Amino acid sequence: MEEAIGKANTLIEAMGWIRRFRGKTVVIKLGGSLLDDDQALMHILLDVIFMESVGMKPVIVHGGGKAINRALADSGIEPNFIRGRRYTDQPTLDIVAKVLAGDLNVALTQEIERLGGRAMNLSFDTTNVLFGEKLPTEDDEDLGFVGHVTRVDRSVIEGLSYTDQVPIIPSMCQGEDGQKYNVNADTAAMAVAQALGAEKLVFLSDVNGVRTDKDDAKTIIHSLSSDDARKLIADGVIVGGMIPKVEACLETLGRGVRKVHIVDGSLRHSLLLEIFTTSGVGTEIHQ
Ligand SMILES: Nc1ncnc2c1ncn2[C@@H]1O[C@H](COP(=O)(O)OP(=O)(O)O)[C@@H](O)[C@H]1O
Ligand SMILES: CC(=O)N[C@@H](CCC(=O)OP(=O)(O)O)C(=O)O
Repeated sequence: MEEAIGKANTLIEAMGWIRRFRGKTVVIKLGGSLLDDDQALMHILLDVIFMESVGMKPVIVHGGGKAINRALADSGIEPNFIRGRRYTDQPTLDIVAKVLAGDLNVALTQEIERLGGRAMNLSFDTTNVLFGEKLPTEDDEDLGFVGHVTRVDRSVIEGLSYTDQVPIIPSMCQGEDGQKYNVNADTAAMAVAQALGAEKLVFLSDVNGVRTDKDDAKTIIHSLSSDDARKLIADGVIVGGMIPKVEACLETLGRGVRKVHIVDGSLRHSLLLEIFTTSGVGTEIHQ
């Protein structure tokens, strides 16, 4: 009986948060090693289904860099990254499209349905919602078919909430001429969050947040101002894959998204804890 009362109390405690976020859009970026961890992924998707069930509007934008690397290796192609972005020639683009817009996009949609939720994959193969162009680069550095998002089809994404479906969007875009481009998944999530005026953008990563010592989880910074985040990049405290993530956070905050979080997706229910508790579990970046 005590246990049942405890559970009821938890539901009542959550009521305030659920009311506050009902009808609000939360964009969730999934990528990195999380997509390789079946257990972690299942719990993240259960959290997403819960969010949808209590009236929030979760939208998933996913990458899949590790799966792309494996598929390239199978074809004998060496991955080549230039300042965090993959050099993408035609054979690489074909593989990226198969892995992101095909395999992973379908697998995520099917897993949500298997877990009892509803989802819709929004890729070139079904309904493309991300439009863009070749990413302009400095120093005449050519990245091949790497693009950035210039337009998001909001109406298709928003329309899915009427049928209780979670939109699943791969990090690729299409030019107005039909050309496909490979897009860094952090920046794709940023573009979607901006276009939808999302209440929150959550980057689920394989670290617990931004740290003052990148190899020590205890040095996590729970709340970080935009100015301090810029300083940490300049001082070399934030490096590697964390740079595009934090830069995407900063750009998003400047354009109407209210809060951005970097959270460890492998921690059970980290997504719900970040949204439904006061202190949260990751790093919150604010203006
Ligand atoms: N200051 C920092 N705090 C936390 N992680 C950092 C920091 N600087 C660099 N990193 C690195 O950034 C990585 C996360 O970026 P990335 O691998 O691109 O994530 P994902 O693939 O999940 O998008 C971490 O695994 C960590 O090694
Ligand atoms: C242009 C570019 O670099 N695109 C990325 C897209 C996938 C991605 O970003 O996936 P993660 O979030 O798992 O790292 C790539 O080809 O790896």
